[in-house]
Amino acid sequence: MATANDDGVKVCIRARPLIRRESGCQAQWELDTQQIKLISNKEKVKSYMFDRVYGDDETTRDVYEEVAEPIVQSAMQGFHGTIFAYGQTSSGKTYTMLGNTNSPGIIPLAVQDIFNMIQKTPEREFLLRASYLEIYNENLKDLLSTEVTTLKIKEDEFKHVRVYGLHEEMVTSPDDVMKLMARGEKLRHMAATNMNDRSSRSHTIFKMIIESRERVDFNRTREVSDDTAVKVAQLNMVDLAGSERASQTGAEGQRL
Ligand SMILES: Nc1ncnc2c1ncn2[C@@H]1O[C@H](COP(=O)(O)OP(=O)(O)OP(=O)(O)O)[C@@H](O)[C@H]1O
Repeated sequence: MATANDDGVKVCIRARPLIRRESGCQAQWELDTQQIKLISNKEKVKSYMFDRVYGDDETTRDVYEEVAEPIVQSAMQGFHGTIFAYGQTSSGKTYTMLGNTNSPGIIPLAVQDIFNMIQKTPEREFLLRASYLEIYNENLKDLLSTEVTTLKIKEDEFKHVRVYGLHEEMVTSPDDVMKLMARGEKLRHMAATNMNDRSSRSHTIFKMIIESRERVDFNRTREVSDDTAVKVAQLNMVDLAGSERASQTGAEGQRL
């Protein structure tokens, strides 16, 4: 997983337990909190360093609290942030980002946290919007719209990459957001001829746009400060296609 924060980009590795079809396999690595040692013929041949290495006994919540929460907190302060999962098919990207009923992923944990933080910040009023985009076979699809149009992606005059025509919906509770995501997932699956295949060959970007300003009537005695300005940040939460399949998404050149 790679995340952007004040210090730049953080790269963390998450190891998952072996799954059923891997039973009988022996782990070919040793994990330390910041290091992976690849073992070959019982000799330690190569080691790689990362900002953090999560073992298979660590939970998504552990990953969230250490890696994602600071990014969510800074998005609440008006700084853009991106959290994305990268790895080959079946490495655990969707498990980590979306999760399941037993183990909520980083996206639902972030959403819950955003609303908790709003409750603890009565002096500011917030406006939240969400969008859900899929990139598959060279096409950008709006997962919150039933229209079949393909969206256009372009750089604007400030060199920001923009997806034109992407639907943004206002959300006012964690439940609202989860319903939106479920709607998007349904649309994604409806479009799939082979659901698993598509899910491992498409990228999805779930974006929360967090806008806030100081409440004018909250503390009239305070001097007007910079905090009265509107703060807007985008929080991108990305579940990439299996890394070995990137070529099959049809994305090339700039789009890739
Ligand atoms: N940390 C974990 N603990 C337990 N099970 C896990 C963990 N991570 C992944 N799994 C399981 O491993 C399998 C593959 O995970 P997942 O579907 O998230 O992979 P993926 O990287 O999203 O694959 P794809 O690129 O094909 O979409 C799933 O059955 C999932 O439940």
